Amino acid sequence: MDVIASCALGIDGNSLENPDSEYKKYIECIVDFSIRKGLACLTMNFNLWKKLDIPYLKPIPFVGNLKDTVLQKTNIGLFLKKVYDENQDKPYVGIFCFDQPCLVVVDLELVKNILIKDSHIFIDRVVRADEKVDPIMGKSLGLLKGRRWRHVRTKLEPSFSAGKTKKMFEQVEACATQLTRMLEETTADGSSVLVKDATMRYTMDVIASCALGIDGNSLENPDSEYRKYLAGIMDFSIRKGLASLTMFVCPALQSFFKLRFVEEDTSEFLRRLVWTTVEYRLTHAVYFANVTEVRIVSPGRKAHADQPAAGLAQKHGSERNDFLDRLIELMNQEKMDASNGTKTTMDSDDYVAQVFFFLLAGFETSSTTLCFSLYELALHPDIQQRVREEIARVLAPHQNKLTYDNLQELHYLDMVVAEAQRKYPILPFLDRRCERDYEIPDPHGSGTVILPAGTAVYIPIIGIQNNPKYFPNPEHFDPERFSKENKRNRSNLLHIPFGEGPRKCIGKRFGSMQVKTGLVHILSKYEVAPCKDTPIPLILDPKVFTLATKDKIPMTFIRRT
Ligand code: HEM
Repeated sequence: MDVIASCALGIDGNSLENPDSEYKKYIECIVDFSIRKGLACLTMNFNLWKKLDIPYLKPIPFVGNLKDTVLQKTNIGLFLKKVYDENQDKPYVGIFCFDQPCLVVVDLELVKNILIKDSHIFIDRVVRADEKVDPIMGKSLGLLKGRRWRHVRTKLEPSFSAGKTKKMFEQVEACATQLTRMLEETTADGSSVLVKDATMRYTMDVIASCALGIDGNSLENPDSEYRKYLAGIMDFSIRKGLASLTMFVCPALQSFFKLRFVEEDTSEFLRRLVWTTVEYRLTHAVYFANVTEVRIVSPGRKAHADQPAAGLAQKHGSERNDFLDRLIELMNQEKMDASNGTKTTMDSDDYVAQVFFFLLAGFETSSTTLCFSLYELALHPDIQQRVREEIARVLAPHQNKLTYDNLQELHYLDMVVAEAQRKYPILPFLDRRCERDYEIPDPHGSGTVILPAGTAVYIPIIGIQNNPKYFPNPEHFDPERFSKENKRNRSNLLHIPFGEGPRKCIGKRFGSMQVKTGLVHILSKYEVAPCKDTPIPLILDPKVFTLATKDKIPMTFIRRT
């Protein structure tokens, strides 16, 4: 105490000589964490909604309103749906995620303002990972903030254009062919298929091929190293469940408890995977007509010498056109900017982080969408048959060959996938943080209130898409809801499984392509049906922040002749 008094304040604290000094009394009082003081600290923000006269759920210390979510009795998406369902008479409702005040939006006009009209004020997500604790997650596009996000998004956007997506179709189709080959082997002795497992292996291989140009080999070899690490990312232990919950609702706790979403061995594996592939491409240099040199420094590895590539590129003259090509272009451009004196922001982990996020966002979302679609088709054989007839009709003039262009003509299939995504939005809520004070309509309709800068807002997609006011009998699976006419007669914001506004899913086109390609291949060869072990209804996993089932969903696949 005396050292601090002397060095911080230049005073003689005098506590050694006089145990009753005034200084000692006050310092002891500050550090005396009585239960009362601890509670006051944890509940400090609990009066915000009351002060603003905004309706709110009564919180309890430490967890706020997240008791059931922290105890992993429900997941955050289903909790937000409950709040949304129970507050239909209000435009929004305040909740507390731990001690943080957050707003759950109910009114559709406000949803539109947040996601589109005033998106410049709500450009950041709440979700955040401490870059020191979890660099690969923290630096990924999905979690980047402000200017850093805009910089990376602008550079990566062209990789997801219709033209670039079309160029990747062949790779996706090759994986779909491999998927049906794997199904053939599994079902040869009459065994049922674990659908969640099969669709995951398919989308993992697609994304390995299209993000990194490698053969993930998880369809043929379920024990491949690639599959082990990637499956591990979405394998939710209790600790991982807590890491993802705090990442979404209270990032400060994640830093404090050093909770990581991507474990260190997985981070190392990803670094090795990315840099070995980049190195291979540069030393073989078949791909980059416009890349002249790249210097890569991966943590834990020695720096590679700058490698001239242009000459060889001319020699071979081909491009692979996958996401890694775009990242290498970005690296090169950053390097040129740096040599021109422009400040650059990306380090080696920034590139690994983007690949990681494509893998994460690309395989889990698409495999689960494919899995839920197959599940509903199995329960609705009439709808399944109609999809199959459409596939046969559209493919017939093309020697039964699926192409990127005729995939776009499968309108009924599109309606089926849209309905599966309505009922089961894989990311059940959107999160945004307001950058500055923001005026919203008063909850009682009499004026406006100011939402303080930094407040988190949640848009419960799953609540909106399962609201009987917008989709009567929401539990019922009915693709007709997505007929042209029905779509014309309602707001686009009632169906947002890929999000909306400038921060919407960058991989929407690619994700839809891989889901539909998988479905066409499966349904052309198999009739899918529930078996005795198929869970009806599905039980959702409370530990996972996405919408995922606890079971692997066994189903029967009957080979069509
Ligand atoms: C059926 C498949 C998919 C679904 C349902 C889906 C859904 C979503 C949703 C809901 C968001 C948040 C949007 C928002 O906040 O408004 C998102 C963001 C994102 N998705 Fe997807 N996604 C899918 C496939 C993919 C694929 C295949 C990729 C990449 C290869 C991808 C990459 C991303 C990225 C990078 C973001 C963050 C964008 C940003 O913050 O700028 N997604 N996705």
